[in-house]
Amino acid sequence: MKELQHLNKYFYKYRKQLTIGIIITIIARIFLLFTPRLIRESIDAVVDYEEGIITEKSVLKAELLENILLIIGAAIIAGILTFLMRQTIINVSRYIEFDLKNEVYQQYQRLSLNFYKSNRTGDLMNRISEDVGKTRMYAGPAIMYSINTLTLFIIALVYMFNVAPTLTMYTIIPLPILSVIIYRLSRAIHKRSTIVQEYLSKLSTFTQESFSGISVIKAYGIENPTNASFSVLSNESKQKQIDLTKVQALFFPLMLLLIGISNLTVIYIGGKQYMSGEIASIGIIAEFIIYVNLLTWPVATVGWVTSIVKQAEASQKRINEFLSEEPAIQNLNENPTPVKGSIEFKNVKFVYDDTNITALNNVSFSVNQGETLAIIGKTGSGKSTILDLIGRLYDTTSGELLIDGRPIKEMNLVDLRKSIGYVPQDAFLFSDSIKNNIKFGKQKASEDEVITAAKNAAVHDNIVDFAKGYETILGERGITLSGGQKQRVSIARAIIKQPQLLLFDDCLSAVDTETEEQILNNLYAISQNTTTIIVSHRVSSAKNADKIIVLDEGKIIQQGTHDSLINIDGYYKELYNKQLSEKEI
Ligand SMILES: Nc1ncnc2c1ncn2[C@@H]1O[C@H](COP(=O)(O)OP(=O)(O)OP(=O)(O)O)[C@@H](O)[C@H]1O
Repeated sequence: MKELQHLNKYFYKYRKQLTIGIIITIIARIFLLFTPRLIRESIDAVVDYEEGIITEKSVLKAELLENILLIIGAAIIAGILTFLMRQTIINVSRYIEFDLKNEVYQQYQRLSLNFYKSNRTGDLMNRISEDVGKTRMYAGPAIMYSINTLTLFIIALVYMFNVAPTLTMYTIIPLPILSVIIYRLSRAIHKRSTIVQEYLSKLSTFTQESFSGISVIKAYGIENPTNASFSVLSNESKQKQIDLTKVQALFFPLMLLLIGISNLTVIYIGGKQYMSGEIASIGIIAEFIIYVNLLTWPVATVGWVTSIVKQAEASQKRINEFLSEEPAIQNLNENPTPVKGSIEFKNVKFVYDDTNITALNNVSFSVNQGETLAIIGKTGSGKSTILDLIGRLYDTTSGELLIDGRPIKEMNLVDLRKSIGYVPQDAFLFSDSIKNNIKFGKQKASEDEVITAAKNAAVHDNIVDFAKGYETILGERGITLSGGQKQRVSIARAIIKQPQLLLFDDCLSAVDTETEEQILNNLYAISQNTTTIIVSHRVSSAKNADKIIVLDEGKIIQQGTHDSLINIDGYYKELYNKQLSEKEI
């Protein structure tokens, strides 16, 4: 139960609704328990009439009518109160579920990239959906059924002991056995349904992957083998479902068996006691049969509730693990530190924790505010890592990274990120309109600003060619942009922000050199005061930069301007000559 204590703050938050819910539950049970007594009184009245104790038929009729009306009244009130009980307690569990989901989601947003790399997306999704769902079962149904059972049991036992103590003892003996059996059954059901869930997620991962890779499947003509793999998986899944249904099917017959045994006990023992005069009337037997039926379900829920609480605890433990995680990158300065735009790397070394790869080694360079730096190098040479360090997605392993002459860790993290317009290597666009995708960089941007940004990114003409223009929806529900179009929308998103630092991670690779030139010229015009870093494999992207650095295996092997570098033997000159000759071809 220790893990579930995390939810206490929410119980406290909703204490008013919970208290009302508990009071309603207790009153509802009191009304429900009027019925057995009224039935006993009605049967006894009939017996009294038969035996001549009541002589007038009209008296019997009046008493029966009164009891019937009372039973109907009690049932209606108990029904209304039960409805209100669910409306309060179950609603509270939904509020708690909502709060907990938000708490987990906000924590996910706080956590750094490292966290996402060391945890699988499926796991993140599961904790926010399935685990929170299981925890809700504790916050709502488990609490509601526990209060229900407890009140029903206490009130019924008081009534029953008052009427026939020995018969009560015999009646309640099978109930704990029932509870244990249901607990075991619930555990078995849980085990099997976990396996079923695993198979369902395997199936959905498989189908999702085959839909995403449908063009590869078709191009290679491997529809049949894919179908066969799907069949195998879905067959296994079906078998697991059947296994689950088998134990689930045991639930109700078992309940009926135990209710039957309890009923027989009441009739047998009650009958004997009536004959020996231990109980006053035959109506008591009827009353007890109703008690047994009323008590069986709540007692069965004790087993069920125990298993719910156990599952909720396991789920909450998994949720707490993530909630207690501290972001690797912390904002160490709450005071504003507006960024002007100069960057300096001093002997920077960076090693990726998970792979132990030294991505940067002894890297030193500087860029002044408003300058453009181009980074050239083979794949895996550490270019993207430099951009990640500037955005403080990671902290350097050693050496110093200064922004405006100040260690990056001393900059306010929010101000730093606000000052950056980043275009990643793989342009990521949301399933939303093109306009909103561009406005993502500046939520309050006007229509004109969006258009200007798109023009500067040389994508405006493509956008207006779509029937719905800027309102065109992208992604699964909409159209698919070409690689180059995606990159340019992504560039528009970065420049609309008018950031102090523009970081382009090889984001012109899918556009032709002419468009590249156009974008770079536009950039030059609009970003006079913006420090720009362009990572690229192409000399054409780098040639106009104020400074160029060439990386190889995490080290700077060349540094200078285009004009100086093409005159020195080395990687840059080779690349230049190679790309020049490709152009001529
Ligand atoms: N998230 C990561 N976790 C672990 N290792 C990484 C990670 N990202 C990159 N690396 C490793 O660090 C090295 C530098 O990678 P980086 O992405 O900075 O290179 P790059 O020059 O940008 O390459 P490319 O031109 O292919 O994008 C590579 O060896 C890569 O395998």
